[in-house]
Amino acid sequence: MPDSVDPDDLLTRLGWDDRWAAMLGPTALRPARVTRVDRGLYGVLGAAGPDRHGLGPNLLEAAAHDPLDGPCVGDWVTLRDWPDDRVTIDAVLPRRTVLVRAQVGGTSHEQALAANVTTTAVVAGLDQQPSMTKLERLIALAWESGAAPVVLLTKADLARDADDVAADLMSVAPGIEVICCSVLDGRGIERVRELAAAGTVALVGSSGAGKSTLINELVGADVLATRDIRSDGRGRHTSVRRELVLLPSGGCLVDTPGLRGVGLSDTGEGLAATFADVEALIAQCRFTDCAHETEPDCAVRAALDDGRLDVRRYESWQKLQREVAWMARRKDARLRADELKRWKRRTKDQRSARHR
Ligand SMILES: Nc1nc2c(ncn2[C@@H]2O[C@H](COP(=O)(O)OP(=O)(O)OP(=O)(O)O)[C@@H](O)[C@H]2O)c(=O)[nH]1
Ligand SMILES: [Zn+2]
Repeated sequence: MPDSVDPDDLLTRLGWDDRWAAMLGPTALRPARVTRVDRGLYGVLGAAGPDRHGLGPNLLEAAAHDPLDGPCVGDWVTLRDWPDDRVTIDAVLPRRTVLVRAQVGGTSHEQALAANVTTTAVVAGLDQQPSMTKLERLIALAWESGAAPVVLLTKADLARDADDVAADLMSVAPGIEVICCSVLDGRGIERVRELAAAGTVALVGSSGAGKSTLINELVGADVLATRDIRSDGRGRHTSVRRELVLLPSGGCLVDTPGLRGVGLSDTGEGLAATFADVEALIAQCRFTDCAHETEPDCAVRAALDDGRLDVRRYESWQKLQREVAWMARRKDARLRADELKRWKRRTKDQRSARHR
């Protein structure tokens, strides 16, 4: 760290506040924020500057049991200094918000993409017609995180009708701020800067949406310069992708991997928030188990018929709804399998105890 940087000030700039301090309480452990996750090693930034550490024994065990319990980018963690000068990550402070994606394919385990995010920005490029259905899925993911969602329409300089697209989006994404931005003509950039200054903004969106370009624009030279200070020279010239970066103008930005297939969680909460209009209609159907097909007094069919509800939007809701239901069933199956494994292990232990 350059001499000019006050360590406490650095923690504050990273988002450390009285609530975090109260949660930590009096302790010899040092707080730091996770900036990067790299195969068992975690980049952290704390009062002592940037460093990389592994997990302590307790956390290692917890993370092996459930990956969600291991640190992710944006987490506040505590660092333990051992007598032999080793430093390990001791614990993850309870997350205020967390952006989770269900693993697509394979197991039904979930993956934490970013924690303690204040705003989740769903990013799509205006170099092509944005897919509303894809955006709805990402907005649902954003709602689930607990952080306020916004939509960032990048490359606005390439679309003559940028404001029309934004207006369309606002009509299907009730209550969500839509920001048109461009690194070429500069529009919208200040608004993103403002959102970041209020905490931590996570960018989610598919590959090529313009996330790294936007980050580079906002990061400027200052932060890149602080990355060069490491005595061993590592971290120099590495890209800032998939990392939490401090903005010179205040606050943090988190890049997430290009999300091609994002699974929603099985709670359906994000979905309900994204499709509040559909949910409101469903509540008006005469039957609580209405399938919205041929039932009498179906509010959904009525709205589809008179155009109050867009067919595409309804179909998008149906598709995501089925997916969430499937996730829930799959998770149930996994929990049952886990339970069975534990039970078998227990009976085996009991049996070998009896034979001793
Ligand atoms: N015209 C224009 N092009 C842009 C703008 N922002 C980004 N681009 C271009 O869009 C392309 C993709 O941008 P990236 O920033 O690499 O996209 P990304 O979302 O980080 O993609 P991944 O790294 O694959 O996740 C690049 O060729 C950028 O130059 C913009 O505001 N205007
Ligand atoms: Zn109905």
